[in-house]
Amino acid sequence: MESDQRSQKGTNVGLHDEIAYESIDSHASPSRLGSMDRLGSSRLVTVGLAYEVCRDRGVVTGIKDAATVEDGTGCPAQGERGPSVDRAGTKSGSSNHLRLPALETAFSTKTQTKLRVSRGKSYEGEHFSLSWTITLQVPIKNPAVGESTDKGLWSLLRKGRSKASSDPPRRTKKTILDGLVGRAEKGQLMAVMGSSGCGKTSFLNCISMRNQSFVGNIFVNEKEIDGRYFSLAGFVHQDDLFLPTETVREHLTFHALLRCDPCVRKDLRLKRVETLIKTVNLEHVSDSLLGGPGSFIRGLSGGERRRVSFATELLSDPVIIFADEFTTGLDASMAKSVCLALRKVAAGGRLVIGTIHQPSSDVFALFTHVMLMTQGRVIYMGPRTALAAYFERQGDPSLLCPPRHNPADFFVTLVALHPQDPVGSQKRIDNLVAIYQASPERVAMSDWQQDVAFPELLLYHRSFKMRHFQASSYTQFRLCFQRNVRALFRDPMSFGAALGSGFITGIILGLAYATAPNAPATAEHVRNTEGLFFLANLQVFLIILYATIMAFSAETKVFMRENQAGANRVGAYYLSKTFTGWAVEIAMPFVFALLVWALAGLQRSPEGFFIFAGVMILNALCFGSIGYCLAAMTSDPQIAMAIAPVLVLPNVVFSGIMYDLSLTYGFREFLAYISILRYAQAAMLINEFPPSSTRFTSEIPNQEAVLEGLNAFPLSTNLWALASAAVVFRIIAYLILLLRTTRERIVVR
Ligand SMILES: Nc1ncnc2c1ncn2[C@@H]1O[C@H](COP(=O)(O)OP(=O)(O)OP(=O)(O)O)[C@@H](O)[C@H]1O
Repeated sequence: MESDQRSQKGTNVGLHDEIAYESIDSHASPSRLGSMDRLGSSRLVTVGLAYEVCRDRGVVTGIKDAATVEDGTGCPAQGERGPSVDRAGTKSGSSNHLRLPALETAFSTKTQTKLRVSRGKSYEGEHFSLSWTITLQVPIKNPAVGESTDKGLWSLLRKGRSKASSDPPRRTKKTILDGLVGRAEKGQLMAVMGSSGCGKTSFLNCISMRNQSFVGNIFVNEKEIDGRYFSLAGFVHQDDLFLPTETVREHLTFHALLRCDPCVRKDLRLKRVETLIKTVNLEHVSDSLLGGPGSFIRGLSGGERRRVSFATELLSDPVIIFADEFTTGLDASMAKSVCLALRKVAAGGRLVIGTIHQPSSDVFALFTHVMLMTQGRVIYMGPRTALAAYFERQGDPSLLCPPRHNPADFFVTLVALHPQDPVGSQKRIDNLVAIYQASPERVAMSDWQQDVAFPELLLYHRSFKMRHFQASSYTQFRLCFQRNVRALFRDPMSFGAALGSGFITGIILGLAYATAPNAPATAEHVRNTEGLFFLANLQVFLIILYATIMAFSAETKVFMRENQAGANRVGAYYLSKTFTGWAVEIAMPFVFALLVWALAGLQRSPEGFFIFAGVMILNALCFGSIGYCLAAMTSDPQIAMAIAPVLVLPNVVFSGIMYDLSLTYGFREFLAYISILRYAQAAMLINEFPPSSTRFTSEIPNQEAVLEGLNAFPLSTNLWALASAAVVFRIIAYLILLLRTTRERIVVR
């Protein structure tokens, strides 16, 4: 009994705290763990390892396997990477976890061992709080200067004068969040409410450290946070971005294998996926494709997609969950079911903070706490049940929510600025803000500040690394590759459409230029062959360019989100994408080349065919790479498609068919050198009419006559040029993606 009480007694341990357990019973070997269950035990979730420390009369006696520790939801508890246990008593680095075999050794020694446990998370029975002070200002154009109607010379003269005079600066600062101070604890489901534009999303971005440009700080258990904060927190975005070709189970498994702590065994991660599917009520769609907007797959409903988003974040077992507009786009019953799931999650020992537009009264009743905002300031923060009483206390009848009225609607409307009465409503807002600032609720919110270790850090400029990649690059590559292969078979737009298009256009082009094989090289035949090659190259180039843009653009957004969440690195993802992309970039031009070669009566020799098909494939690889560049740059297929003609045109003009390349000089010569179609065209003609060909006639006596106006290089040079362009553009696309992930690491809205 006594030991049971000891086991339930929580200890207040912060993010950085280390507990030094000394005097470990040196005889407590893992073989005796069974009997230790009867002794008092307290749960510890350490950095990278979850295990129980068993105590007998306050003395640590042993450690139990991570695999047996459950966090109360039937799932194994998991921790973040970071400093861990060290036999010598010193803190070890993130890559140096002391794993169970090492612990066993430590416990089997006869000498006394000093054990330090650095804790990444607090759990059941333990105290956990999140506190913040946030002021956010963003630079904007000074309205006084921006609204100037000065035009032309006068404007220029004024600009020149303003440098030397005391004119207002052209840029000023707009306060988005004005000195927000607050505190939330585990077990709470907090709704951040307020009218549109009051700063809800900005607040969530700051408190989750996705926007690090605010002045102030975030504290966990009154200690300033560090980079490990990102492992404690999950962020559910307003829009649900998934690969449409994955099933719910496949998607969650993918994230479980990439984002969970590597110390947690694979079977436990898979078990966690199954538990979460049940927790968020997705059993009935667990094997359905996710689909989504813009995809031909209908997929899941909006509410189900929301719940998949929550489950994805819950996989890594975060202590805090931030959810932006988590009921937007859902009907009342869906919104309620999502909130019920969140309430369950919060009750399981987590803190959930979510922004929400006017919720229904049913949904509102599910929140434990409310933060009411307006114009970047707080009007009320505290328990939901005390909200009405708080306004009642002010003694103003206009602040009382009428009976049978949705309180969420009432209070959000109360604190909004009304365009029909801007002065009156602004006065009421200012008054309510002042009342809250002086209220005991506000004072209680800032009590914790006295305990803060480094108050001077309120102006601290932080720069945390957001991503923590848990899985190795190889695992990331393997899982991405498997996912891409599944997408190839399930998404006819990426593979089937390109292949089908190549098949049909190959037949059309082949029949249009059909002649007897190995026809004599008359002027007419050579002209037709030039036209055929030009159109064949153009056709392959357009099919592959557009197929790549369509397939890769949409996926880039999903990848960026996954990269931010720490699922996969740019290199692993991009390499897997390149490998699977080859299926289209090789199969399509090969089928196309085979049909054209067979129907159009080109040179009948195995070597002739393979070089012809090889050039087609290299051409496809080049334009596939260019497609990757455009998609990586924009992430929007429409913008990428709009930019594509800029690349198409010079290639077409300087292919050697539209313009005599022997006459180019200067800038035109440069464009001719970088025209990919030019090299493909020359390579095909050289292959079709080799110097030793017996097909030359008096009109076209030799290869030089065929290549006239092309300013052609030898065959091998053309092939090398094509291969090099494919590699260079592929590397450029990689660098663009790398740059974007680095720049978008910190989201500033
Ligand atoms: N980077 C920025 N530059 C300029 N203004 C900004 C920036 N970020 C936010 N704002 C402004 O700050 C205000 C609050 O924006 P925010 O998106 O946080 O509001 P919100 O309450 O989430 O609105 P909604 O409910 O409509 O999504 C808005 O007026 C917005 O235009």
